[in-house]
Parts: sequence; structure tokens; C-alpha cells
Amino acid sequence: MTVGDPGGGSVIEFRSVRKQYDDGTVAVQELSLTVPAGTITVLVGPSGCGKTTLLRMVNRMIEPSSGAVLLDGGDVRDSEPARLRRGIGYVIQQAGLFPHRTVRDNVATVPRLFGHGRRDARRRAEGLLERVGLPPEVSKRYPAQLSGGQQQRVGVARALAADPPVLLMDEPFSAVDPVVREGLQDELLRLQGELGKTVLFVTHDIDEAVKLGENVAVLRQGGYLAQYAPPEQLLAEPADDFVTSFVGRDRGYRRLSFVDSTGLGAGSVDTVRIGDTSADVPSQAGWVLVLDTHDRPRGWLPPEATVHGQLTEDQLIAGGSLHTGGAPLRGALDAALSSPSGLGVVVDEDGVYLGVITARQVLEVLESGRHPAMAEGASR
Ligand SMILES: Nc1ncnc2c1ncn2[C@@H]1O[C@H](COP(=O)(O)OP(=O)(O)OP(=O)(O)O)[C@@H](O)[C@H]1O
Repeated sequence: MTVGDPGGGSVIEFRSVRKQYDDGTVAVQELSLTVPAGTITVLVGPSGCGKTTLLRMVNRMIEPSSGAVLLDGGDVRDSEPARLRRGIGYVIQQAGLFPHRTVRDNVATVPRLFGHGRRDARRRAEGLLERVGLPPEVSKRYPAQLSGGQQQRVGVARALAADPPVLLMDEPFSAVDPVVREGLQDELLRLQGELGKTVLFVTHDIDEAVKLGENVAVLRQGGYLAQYAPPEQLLAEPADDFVTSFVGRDRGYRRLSFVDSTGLGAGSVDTVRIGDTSADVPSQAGWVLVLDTHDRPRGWLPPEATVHGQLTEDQLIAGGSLHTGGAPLRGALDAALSSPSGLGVVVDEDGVYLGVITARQVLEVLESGRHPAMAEGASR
């Protein structure tokens, strides 16, 4: 076993699986779904629609009543559960940590199971904790001494400790507040970029689903698969009324996250630099953008503002969000709408000023049909 090295992923295939519990509840109707290797696939749907049941069929915590789950083509029933689970990381809502073991020992448990010595296992655990973005000082604390978000990170580190090709995540970020949750989501995407696991992720939150999933399976009450598609397609072409209402009224706006802004031309605006004197500041009919010495935007001077002596930061009006050229159109629209001048500032990857755009320009790009996916959606 190699701990923490890039491991790649396995294909998971649900083949006509159905689950009826002993009391007669049918949690999953006959359902077929292939989860591609090395991607994040999200199971989303309202409470009780069978998401957890489906997820737990992969590591045999639940056995299907009929049908089969295959990992890289092999039926999971052919693997003894304990052995199977060593290749499948599992992260749950409350992290499920051992309360009487330190954070480091919680993670080190897994390498120990694989026969590593205590020291080696701890060293590996510390590497993993760093990888999930935890500072070294938390490693000797107990789980109760950590915030909810930190506990979830430990849960992820522990699930990754065996370098499993598959990671099952059941509402892992639901118990933390929205800001921490966003951070955890970003961290998972970054981590996945490095590790390329096959991640099957359960949530009831459609925003989380479209943010994380390369593919999203929408389930509805009674354990039916309503739609299985990449998020942009889900938002553009919801399969039925249930999916339409589940993805929400603002799906048109959310789809802007999936349309890139290539082709959105940037205009220009007068600029000055911090440290310039009144003589350098253009006669002001309109807003002037202020840059630092590296040409990075710092803020705005309003029309008719007078500059006495050298221009300093405290004379500026704070800018809105910045749009990185080529990034999704949603960011361009947000930059324009959040800017005090109404002009969204476009920058390059290094944050250097490129030009400005207006909300109207963003809408014109959408309406001009230069983005076929959006034009198609508009006609629906
Ligand atoms: N052991 C069980 N015995 C009987 N019914 C069960 C059992 N476990 C789950 N169910 C039922 O099966 C259905 C699907 O449950 P499941 O936990 O898979 O849904 P879920 O989509 O994950 O829900 P949630 O988002 O609320 O966790 C529900 O109606 C649930 O009540």
C-alpha cells in the first residue's frame, strides 16, 4: 500500500439494483448507473429517496435485493466485506472519529491496520492531515477539541489513509455552516484534482451537487432515478417537472457558471496608479480605476473626485469582485453588478488589469447566441 500517493479510481456500476427493506419499503427501484473512474459523481435528491441506500450498496453495508454492484467489472459480492472496504474510503456527516484517540491516531489507525509500525503510521497520518489543509498543531488534539469543519477534514484524511481507489461520501459537509462548507467543497475539488479518485457523493443540496459533480444523478421519492447528466445539462435540460422544480427557479442564472466568457470583449476605462499626483489624474468625467505598481486593481475614484497631493488607498472606493478573463460568465456578471462604477474589472491569471465589462455586454453575449447551449436553453 502507498499512503497518500495519487491512486486513480475504479469504475462503479449499479446494474439493475433494487432494494426492498424487510418492512416492505422499496428504497431503490430497479436502477442502473455507471460512475466513471476518477470523477466525482453526486447522488442528489430529497430526504428518503434512497441515496444512502444506494451508496452503501457499494461497500456492502447494504445488500441489494436484486441486481448487482460492480467495481471495475467485478461483483462486490465476490469480495469479503472487510477486504472490500479497505479499498473504499467512507466519510459520513459527523466524521465518525474515535473520541478517545488523538486526531493523528484516528488517521494512523488505517496504516496500522495495514501492518505499518506506529511511528511510520503516525508520520503518514501527519502527511495526510497536511494534505487536507489542517495545521500541524491539531494532530495531537482530540476530536472534541476541533471545529466541525476540522473534524470533517480529519474524516477525509482518514478515508484517504488507505489510498483507496473509491471514496464514498454521505452528506459529509451537511453539519457545518455555509462558509466552512464552501471551504470544504473547494478543498475536496483541489484534493480530487491531485488524487483522481472515484468519488460517489451524497447530498440533498442541489448547489453542492452542481458545484462538485462532474455527473449528477437526481433521485426522487420512491428510489427512482429521475435524471443522470453533467450539471450543465441538468440545468439546461431538466428531464421532467420534478427535476425542474428540484434544480430551482434560478437555474438560468446558475447555468452561467458553466458558460465560459471567451469572446466577451473587454472595453477600457481611465486608469491611474497609487502614488500618482493630482497632475497625473485625468480630468474626471467618469469613474477612474486605480491600479497598484504591478497593474493590479485597487479600487475606484468616483467622477469629480479631487486628488490632493499623492493618491493613497484611503481616497479610493473599494472595487467589486474581479473577473478572470475566460472564466465562467457568472463571474463576469457578478463583477459588473458588484462594481461601484457598474464596470466589472477583468484581470488575467496574475490579477493584472485587462479591461472592463458591463452587465449589458454579458447579457448581449448570451442573447447573441454565441453560446449555443444558452441559446438553446432560452428557447425552451
Ligand atoms: N433499515 C431500513 N428499514 C426500513 N426502511 C428503511 C431502512 N433504511 C432506510 N429505509 C427507508 O428507505 C428509504 C430510503 O432511505 P435512504 O436512507 O436511502 O434515503 P436518503 O435519500 O439517503 O435519505 P436522507 O437524505 O434523509 O438521508 C426511506 O424511506 C427510508 O425510510
